[in-house]
Amino acid sequence: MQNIFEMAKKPLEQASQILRLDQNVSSLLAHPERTLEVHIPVRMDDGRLEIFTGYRSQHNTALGPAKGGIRFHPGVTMDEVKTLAFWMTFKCAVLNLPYGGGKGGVIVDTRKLSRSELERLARSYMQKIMPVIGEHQDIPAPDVNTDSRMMAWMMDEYSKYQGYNVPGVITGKPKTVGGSAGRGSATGRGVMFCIREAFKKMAIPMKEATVAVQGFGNVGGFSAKLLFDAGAKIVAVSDMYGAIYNQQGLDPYDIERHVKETGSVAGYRRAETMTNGQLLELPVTVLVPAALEGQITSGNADRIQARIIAEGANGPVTPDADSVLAGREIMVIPDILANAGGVTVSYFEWVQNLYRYYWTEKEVHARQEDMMVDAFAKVYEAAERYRTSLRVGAYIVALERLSEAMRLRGWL
Ligand SMILES: NC(=O)C1=CN([C@@H]2O[C@H](COP(=O)(O)OP(=O)(O)OC[C@H]3O[C@@H](n4cnc5c(N)ncnc54)[C@H](O)[C@@H]3O)[C@@H](O)[C@H]2O)C=CC1
Ligand SMILES: O=C(O)CCC(=O)C(=O)O
Repeated sequence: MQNIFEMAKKPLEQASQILRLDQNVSSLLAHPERTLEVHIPVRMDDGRLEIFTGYRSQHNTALGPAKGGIRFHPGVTMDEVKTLAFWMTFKCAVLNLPYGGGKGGVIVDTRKLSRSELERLARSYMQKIMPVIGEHQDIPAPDVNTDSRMMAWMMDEYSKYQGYNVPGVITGKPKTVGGSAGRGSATGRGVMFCIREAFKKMAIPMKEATVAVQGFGNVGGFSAKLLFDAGAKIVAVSDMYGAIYNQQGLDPYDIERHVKETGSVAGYRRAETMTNGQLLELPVTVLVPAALEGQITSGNADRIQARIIAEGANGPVTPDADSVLAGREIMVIPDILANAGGVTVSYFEWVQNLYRYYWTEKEVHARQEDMMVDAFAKVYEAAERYRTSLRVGAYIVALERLSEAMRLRGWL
């Protein structure tokens, strides 16, 4: 199988060719500026010392400080973190945010750690990456298996070393310690806005739409709830333990209660059971893959029956699958647009932290909606103008900004 970072560069190459950009642009963007590997000693509850491995990658900072989440997962690799940082560069540029791309990760199965072991790991990871982090240098945020509580620990650890409170060093914090209203639901809300805009283009009424969501964490859970609130019928959801399906429709709020009690969507009584693979192939209006990379590949792309795929996750559709889906006229709303709501509200959080002046939830939602509707329109227009996919359209929008910034700064 092709290396994930090599695969991720494909739309960059396609967009560069369409724009006839100087080869130096894609050469510069083909490598991260910096990738740090750290080894993190953590004292476990039984007295043992365990050494965890982690990374922080800063892909490109032409438009501003690096920005991107931190993932805690057993499958984390340096290549994965570099790829996730690469996607952040383009995502921030599509939304016209004053940021570059960054991402972090730690190889760990968080289910095997106690609460205090997890806290010690989060704090020690922050200590190790501290030399390259800062509110004007690189600003982390949550990603898979990291949450607002862990952002608070890491902000506290960083602030302790500076000797004063630095809320703007990390986003996705709880509100009491400088988090923004609306950050928790922001990524799912952005997924919903993009689907709504796509429906307008395709004349699909929200009330007639059926939706399947893979992954019921932060992104999948809020995507399902907000699409349900907007009137769509959620027919299937899943998590790492399995998928549930009901043709008559599911109530994601009731499923959330079940997940809080049992730890999984599996076993929910008002639904049939299916596999994650079957969920991806359901005949629905919209499929929202909101778990991990590489879910829709050349192995199953010809069996996908959704009219639209909205990439809640980063990289759920491989480039090979993209070609198959394009041939079958299935619209793919690319990750760097569809899931950009999270970093957009992270940007709002950072601005509020720097000013120490906080906005209402209503203001956050309205500003997020404006920025995402505008980004969707620009990407759609670029895709139409160059007769290409929304993914390549999004890379075109991003590359126009990135190449201009790199040229003006004298990097090219
Ligand atoms: N949290 C955020 O604000 C953002 C997250 N993303 C991306 O969205 C995706 C999900 O992230 P979060 O929701 O934050 O993570 P999370 O940790 O809150 O939830 C992940 C969900 O995916 C499920 N899952 C894991 N492996 C699975 C598998 N093999 N099959 C089916 N389900 C599986 C988990 O059980 C869980 O329900 C990731 O690709 C992440 O990079 C993108 C933008 C922002
Ligand atoms: O909120 C952020 O800063 C970054 C979120 C993130 O990691 C992502 O968009 O993939």
